[in-house]
Amino acid sequence: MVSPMNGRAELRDDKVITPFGDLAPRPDIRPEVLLRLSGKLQTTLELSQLLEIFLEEIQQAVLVDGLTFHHEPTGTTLAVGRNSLHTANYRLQTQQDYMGDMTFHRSTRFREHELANIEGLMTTLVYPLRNALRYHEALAAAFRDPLTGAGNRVALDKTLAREVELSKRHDQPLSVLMLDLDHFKQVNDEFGHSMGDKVLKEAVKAITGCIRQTDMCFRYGGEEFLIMLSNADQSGALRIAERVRMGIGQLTFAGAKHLQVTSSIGCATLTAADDTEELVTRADTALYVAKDSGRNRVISDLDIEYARQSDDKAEAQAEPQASAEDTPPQLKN
Ligand SMILES: Nc1nc2c(ncn2[C@@H]2O[C@H](COP(=O)(O)OP(=O)(O)OP(=O)(O)O)[C@@H](O)[C@H]2O)c(=O)[nH]1
Repeated sequence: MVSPMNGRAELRDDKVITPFGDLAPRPDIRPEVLLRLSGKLQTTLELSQLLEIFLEEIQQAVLVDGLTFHHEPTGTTLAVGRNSLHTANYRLQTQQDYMGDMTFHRSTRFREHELANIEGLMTTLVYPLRNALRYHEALAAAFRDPLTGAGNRVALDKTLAREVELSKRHDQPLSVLMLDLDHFKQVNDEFGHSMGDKVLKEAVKAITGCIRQTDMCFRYGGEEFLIMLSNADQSGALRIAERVRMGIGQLTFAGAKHLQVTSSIGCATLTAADDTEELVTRADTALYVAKDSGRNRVISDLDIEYARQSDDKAEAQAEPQASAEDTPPQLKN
């Protein structure tokens, strides 16, 4: 069903136009146009491509500057063409599925017969759009950890490699945080495995609440997460890490009043010499140091580097100096 949000018209997915009054304009589109459009829409499962094809085709029948598609359940918003002052909004729905909201834009007001044509053309979009949404969802699920909704290792490998490359090419900073929940085994042991699962889910919510939309959280292992911070240098990354650590520390759980969760975080920032593996290894080493030095803290790879340098310096200073006593006695002849 294609129904305008303003309630002026209704077009059902069985392609029968529900009369909205005898005087209401009917679509004035030749069947071969609908057939061609329908054929073209079946050539792709890519949402953005589908919308591009649709806009291109309807522009031949109605003057439209652009369209925006929004699908709440998957958080998808896509815009094609130009945004303009006047809009016509539609909700796309079959009897089983809600398929999103579509907004058409243009600089002048839409007239009734134009809306009728848009609605007529939209009937061809319903099923290709549903297929594209299902494809989009299946694709997204393949890259997501089913328990927490964080990205999985497959997604991490793909995304991080791309981000490292982009960061180097555009000379922009990139940091990663390796986060591990502290004493998580005890959470399972004392509060049960399903509470453990709940903690993992809430931890991911807390993490995503502390980072930008362009940043990403991946489940690295059981209770270990990698957070990728695009465009964040070392000081920015440390600030975010501290925020994440605090956010997790403030979590409360109904039915487990005394449960308090803390996390240890290792932070590393990409250097010119790094590849993906080196960056992750440095964050992992920093995490190990955070665990080793008491947990519930953030340690950066540079802290480790400074500590190493000052150890070297101290060692060098402690090396025995050659003194008169050290010089072997000279033999007199
Ligand atoms: N509930 C739940 N537990 C998990 C999941 N994945 C891993 N775990 C548990 O996480 C625990 C991790 O324990 P350890 O590796 O000993 O680490 P820890 O207890 O957090 O100790 P530290 O990391 O040293 O602070 C194990 O008991 C795993 O069974 C999961 O998906 N759900």
